[in-house]
Amino acid sequence: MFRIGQGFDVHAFAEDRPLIIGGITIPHTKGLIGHSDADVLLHTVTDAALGAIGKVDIGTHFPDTDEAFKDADSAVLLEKVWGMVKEEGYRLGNIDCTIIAQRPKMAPHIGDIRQRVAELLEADLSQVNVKATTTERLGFPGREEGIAAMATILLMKNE
Ligand SMILES: Nc1ccn([C@@H]2O[C@H](COP(=O)(O)O)[C@@H](O)[C@H]2O)c(=O)n1
Ligand SMILES: C[C@@]1(CO)OP(=O)(O)OP(=O)(O)OC[C@H]1O
Repeated sequence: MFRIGQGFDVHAFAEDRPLIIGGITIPHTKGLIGHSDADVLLHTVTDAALGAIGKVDIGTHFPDTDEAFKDADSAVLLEKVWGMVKEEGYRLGNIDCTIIAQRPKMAPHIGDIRQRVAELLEADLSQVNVKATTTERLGFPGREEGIAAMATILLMKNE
């Protein structure tokens, strides 16, 4: 049995914030703002996993009106959702992620991010792909107002 899910998220840049993407803190002049640590990639992965098991989205499970999730570590939120995935009997088939950012250059960090996503999804590195693209200076990522991320996930279970 297979289930497919997709995720998409955007967070705006703000001064004096760390830039955390895929659980990795990336040196940059500014970071992303959110109710949580604003890890745009882990939110996207979380939404993709929730979509695949038909459980709506991250904001439904972890509302941004709840003080409990203020400055939350997005890795912890993903771990909770991955527990739900496993309760349904699924494991990762594969996931493909795209980070949409004009800057910073993600290439030096892609290996670490991929490793962290694989750990969180209890999967082999070969099941996880992470890539980055600019928007050729067009739109909000191009103006460096924020970063977007997208992911497609395939879950599997033996039946
Ligand atoms: N923030 C980014 C964006 C892109 N890359 C890498 O550069 C390649 C070319 O990007 P284009 O948007 O011009 O197609 C892309 O394939 C990535 O390897 C990056 O490291 N960080
Ligand atoms: C993660 C949560 C909860 O802290 O907050 P944000 O960091 O604002 O992230 P978002 O992707 O807007 O939605 C999910 C939220 O409920």
